Amino acid sequence: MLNSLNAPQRDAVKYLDGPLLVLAGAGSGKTRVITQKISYLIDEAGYSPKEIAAITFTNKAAREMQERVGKLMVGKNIKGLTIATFHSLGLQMLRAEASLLGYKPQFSILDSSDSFKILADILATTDKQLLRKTQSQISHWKNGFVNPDQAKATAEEELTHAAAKVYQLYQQTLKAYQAVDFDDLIKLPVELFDEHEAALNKWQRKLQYLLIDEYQDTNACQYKLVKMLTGVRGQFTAVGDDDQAIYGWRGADVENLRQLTEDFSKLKVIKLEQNYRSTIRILRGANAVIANNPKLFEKKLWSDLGTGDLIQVSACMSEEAEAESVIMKLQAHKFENRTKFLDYAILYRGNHQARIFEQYLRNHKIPYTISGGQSFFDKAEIKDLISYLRLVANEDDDPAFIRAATTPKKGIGNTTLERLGEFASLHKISLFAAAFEGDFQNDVGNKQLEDLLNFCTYIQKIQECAVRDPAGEVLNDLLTTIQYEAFLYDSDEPRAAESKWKNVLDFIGWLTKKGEASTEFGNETDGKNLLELTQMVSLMSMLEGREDGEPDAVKLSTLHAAKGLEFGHVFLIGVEEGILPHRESIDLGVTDPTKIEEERRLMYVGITRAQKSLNISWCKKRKRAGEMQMCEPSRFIAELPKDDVRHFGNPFNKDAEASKEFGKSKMANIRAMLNNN
Ligand SMILES: Nc1ncnc2c1ncn2[C@@H]1O[C@H](COP(=O)(O)OP(=O)(O)OP(=O)(O)O)[C@@H](O)[C@H]1O
Ligand SMILES: [Mg+2]
Repeated sequence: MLNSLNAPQRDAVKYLDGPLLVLAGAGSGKTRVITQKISYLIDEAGYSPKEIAAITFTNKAAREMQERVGKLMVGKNIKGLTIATFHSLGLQMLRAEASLLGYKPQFSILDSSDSFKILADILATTDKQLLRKTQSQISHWKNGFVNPDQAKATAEEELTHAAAKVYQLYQQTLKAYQAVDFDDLIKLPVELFDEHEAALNKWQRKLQYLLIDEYQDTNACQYKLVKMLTGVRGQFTAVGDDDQAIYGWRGADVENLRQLTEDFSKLKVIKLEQNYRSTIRILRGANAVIANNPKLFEKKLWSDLGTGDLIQVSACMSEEAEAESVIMKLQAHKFENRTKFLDYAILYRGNHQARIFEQYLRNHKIPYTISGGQSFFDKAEIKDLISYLRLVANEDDDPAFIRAATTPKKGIGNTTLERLGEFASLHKISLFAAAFEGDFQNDVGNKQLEDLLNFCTYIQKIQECAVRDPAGEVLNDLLTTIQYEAFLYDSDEPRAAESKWKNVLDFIGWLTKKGEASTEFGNETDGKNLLELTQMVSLMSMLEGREDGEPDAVKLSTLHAAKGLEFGHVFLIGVEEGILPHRESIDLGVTDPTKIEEERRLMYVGITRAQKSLNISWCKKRKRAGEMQMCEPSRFIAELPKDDVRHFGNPFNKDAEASKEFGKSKMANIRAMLNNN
């Protein structure tokens, strides 16, 4: 098995004498070391699968690793093996130990839009910019393992101090809701282990060996968790590349790499130097760009996959021209090389850049998948509606209870919910059940109780209707009663509200159509179908975004989401000043050069995704805020080695138009070819 590894990779897999850091550039087989090591630990080193946890950066990476390990260990028992993100590992721990922190095991997890709403309530504002700023400040504190008191104590500016106060209220609200947010999934386990040694010992015994991929992007809180779990034994393997640290803006700190060497005096460092992914030219391009950043660690990277094609850099007249040219090149390349669509990726800095490419891909009937796009079921208005359905189906669903009880507002305030939450967790019952308990009822004001009971009895009423009446009728009645349309128009600009309302109607249309379809099959009443449908919808919303099997489609992805992946042929688009590097980092870069450095690492990540060919493009003109503006090529383009690059539509000489004409005739040829095929 170890034959498929080179010598240092093999050393890394076999090393079990203490903490290990594999520090190496892109495509050098770091992730491969992790998968092979999992199988080595089980097969050769006598670990039981349930004693091992491998931590990846995204759910997708976790799924991919599960697949790879599954293939390596066919026919063997790997039950209990944990391959997860930091967040899902944290969730697992929190579920098991919730009571120690005063939570019930079925606590709810709020997503970013839920916590946005809570903040809007606390701050009593609709100022989105302020809310976003506060949200990211709180997230920053949490990721840095700073609690509200510490935040208050260290805040120097008045604004930060105000945010710290909001942070405190926010935490109290979450606790009252028996809910945690995304950052809590890491922060709370650390707090738990800080306070409860027995729990820590239990998890240390349970997880005997830890493997961590993409270590450069861990934040302070995640690092603390690793340190706690591995304890003095320090049995772990971390792999990472400081040149690919691209989550500084989210609180990740590449200093954690250096910190490892200080915190673990016995840390062994293994470097990998051979790149198995890219051609020599692509690698030279990547190395040349990243050489402009100050070095944290000395690294070398070489490849013997041949010189390969020149890196192509195209200057395009406009976004439309860029999209057209990328798609023409892609089709021609695919035709000539007999490749598949899934061999191609179009990568970009920001999500908004995808839109025009989606249009052109659709026009040309080219299949594509897009990463990180928002799923229909993730939209706030759909989640609102689903929360009612979930509550109707199962009144003990507390997260649904909270969402439905507070959206739209029905006079049920935080204090009431807080009391309800406390009472429910004390008596280990659901929020819904707690509302009907005499002891709780005696404890709240008459008006508050009335509003709460109105809501609960209304839910009971729909529960009855749902068994009796047609699904469509029940839903329409629900929307009217809660005045959802008016709520949308009250809380948003008319255009946004209109499109949200349309989504709601689409959703109901879709649901009731399904409902009718299923009555044809069974003899159930329509009402019963609503409950069935609700379960189906909840399941769908959980499954959405799962990519089962790899369809033959061009991949559209942000650079951030493309981390760790590889593609035969990569188109890096919109490589302009103001996009990559991002405008904000250019502005801040005047005083803080690390901002530009992070953008450069992003460029490095982009280049190193490519195996065989790399096309970089930029636009000379681009519409911004409705106005046409002139653009400059990214400074990173100039950093590419001259000998490895071929420029098209050269911005520095005037025959760009001629090359465009040339492009047109070539396109016509290709179209003819494709049509004949
Ligand atoms: N010893 C090896 N022999 C052949 N192929 C290898 C070897 N090691 C790694 N590879 C292949 O090289 C490619 C890159 O490997 P991998 O994704 O593990 O690199 P990485 O260091 O994790 O990259 P990144 O920094 O982008 O995450 C993969 O296709 C992998 O299968
Ligand atoms: Mg990797």
